[in-house]
Amino acid sequence: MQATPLPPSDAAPPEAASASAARAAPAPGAVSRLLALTRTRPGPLLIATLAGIAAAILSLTPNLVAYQFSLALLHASLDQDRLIALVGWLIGGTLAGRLCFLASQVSSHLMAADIQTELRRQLLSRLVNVPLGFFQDHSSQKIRQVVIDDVEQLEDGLAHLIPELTSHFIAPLIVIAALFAVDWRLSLASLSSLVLGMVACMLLMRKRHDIAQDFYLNQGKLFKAMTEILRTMPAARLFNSGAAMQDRVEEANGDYVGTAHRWVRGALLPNLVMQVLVSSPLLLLLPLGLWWHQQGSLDLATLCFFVFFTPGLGNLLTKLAGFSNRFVQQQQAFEHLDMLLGAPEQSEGSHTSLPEKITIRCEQVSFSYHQQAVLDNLSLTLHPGTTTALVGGSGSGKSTLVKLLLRHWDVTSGRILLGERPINDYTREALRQNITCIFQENQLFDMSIADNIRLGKPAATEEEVIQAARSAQAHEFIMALPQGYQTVLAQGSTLLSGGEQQRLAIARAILKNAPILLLDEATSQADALNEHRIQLALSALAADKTVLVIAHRLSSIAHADQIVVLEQGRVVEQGPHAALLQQQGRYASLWRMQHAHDITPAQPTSEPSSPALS
Ligand SMILES: Nc1ncnc2c1ncn2[C@@H]1O[C@H](COP(=O)(O)OP(=O)(O)OP(=O)(O)O)[C@@H](O)[C@H]1O
Repeated sequence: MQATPLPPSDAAPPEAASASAARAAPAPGAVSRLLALTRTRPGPLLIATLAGIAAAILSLTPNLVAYQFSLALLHASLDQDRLIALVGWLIGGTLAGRLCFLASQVSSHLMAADIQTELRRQLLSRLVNVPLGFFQDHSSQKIRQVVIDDVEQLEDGLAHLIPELTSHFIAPLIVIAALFAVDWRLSLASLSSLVLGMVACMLLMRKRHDIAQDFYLNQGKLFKAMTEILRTMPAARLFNSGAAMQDRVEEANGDYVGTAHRWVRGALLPNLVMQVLVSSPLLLLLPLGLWWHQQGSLDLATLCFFVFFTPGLGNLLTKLAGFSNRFVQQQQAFEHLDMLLGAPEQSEGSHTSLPEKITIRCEQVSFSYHQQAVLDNLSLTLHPGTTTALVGGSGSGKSTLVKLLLRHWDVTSGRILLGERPINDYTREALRQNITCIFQENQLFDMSIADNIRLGKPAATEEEVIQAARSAQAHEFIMALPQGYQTVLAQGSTLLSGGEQQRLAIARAILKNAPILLLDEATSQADALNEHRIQLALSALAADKTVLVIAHRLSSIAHADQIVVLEQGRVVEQGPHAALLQQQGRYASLWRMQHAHDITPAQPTSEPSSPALS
């Protein structure tokens, strides 16, 4: 007989899944949501449930055969034919039960796989339409956990819990009805201990819901601490803080083991009650039955019927007790799915073509990350064929402006115009085709170097790829690799230095040749010699384009057509280098600070003239 459930022994659930365990709603939420998912596939669910009910009833075959056997003994009619018939019933009933169980499982698993596939499709289509900034708020690990682990978690609910819950609920009802049809007094006697046991067990298990949540919460913390120690291992060793990290894991481990022990201890009493009352329904039934038999109001055959069937009924009922904990996990999985499915989608315009030469106008643009204001009433015009440099302290909002131009987010107020139209009027594809952005961080994919560059222009010939790589000063180091342009850049590979990775991204941008060029610290990792050469390549690329450059090193942007100084999301100064120096304001003091140690008087670098790069 199945006892009350103990903590699962499997691996830790997703970090996010467990972290919010404390907020998990009671199981009925999960039941109705699982049922809602199955609504699109009523056929397989019906087959799974009916076959499950049949399997549950047929699981009582041994009880029935034992009853018939005892009757034959009682009436001294156990001849060879009867014995063979009983064995036949036993084998046939058991086989039929297993077949029904298999049919139920096959149907429910096929249904679950279909629903999971559909759900993943929905999640991916949602991910395609959320603003790109969503991926900054939610780590790829967290998103992966939802799309893979949480959807996988629902398999238990769809393929097992829903059909089994129904069959383990309906089958006992049918058996109870049969018992009452035979003798209501014995039925009450059998059921009273079962009902008493179930109620006592439920009362004792009330607090176990909290323990289960604590268990998953601590399991999540342990998982998080382990992930963190693995992620930060190199830095932790460098700063000799490995021991502190280990202490944190030890602490999380202690909490986890503590709750696991608490769970096991808490399960002891309900188990005991279950064993005594639910598993021993004969305690009341037998004395009462024998007494009624002696009184002459009950025949022995009926008593035998109850003696053999009541334990089977207890078996069916106690299986239900094991479901509550699994529904808690289902509820958690749904909460995480809601995080993705409830993410607002970004609207998309219908215009597919941008003008050849694009003026970008930011009109009174304000933007907040959640509640934190980052850009404040910013107005700015970027003309085609010119370079605008954004400078300012860390956190002043430079990268945020670039991200608004890429529609990672939409402005909170004001508007951004590309040509005469608001940026939101264009399709995402049109924006992708017309804007190239090079960030500071690695933007390479798990494919060959040639294919990485070719992302800029999928139809590019081999010569064009090589030419772009030459312009980006990448050809030499590519050729030095054993497989040259066919070298595959595995994810997380340390094959290329930061500067080399940036040069590949620049080669891709050169190949793409889009009319808008956004450079966010694009050459920050290049060495002096390569930076100079790349600047020359980008200068050629920038001709006739609308260019926005973010730079920390002012000497590299001093030749920009206009320099915009941002402070706390506001434009505080704007103009060409010389004019800004003359103003003796914020830019001039930044310039002086950066050139305080120069021997020669501060001068902008002599080349290139455009664009100015970081
Ligand atoms: N995804 C985000 N969610 C919440 N706040 C953010 C997010 N990205 C940036 N911020 C905050 O917005 C402000 C502006 O950030 P932004 O990256 O635009 O500054 P920046 O001028 O480019 O800085 P840096 O020169 O250091 O790169 C900062 O306070 C930053 O913490």
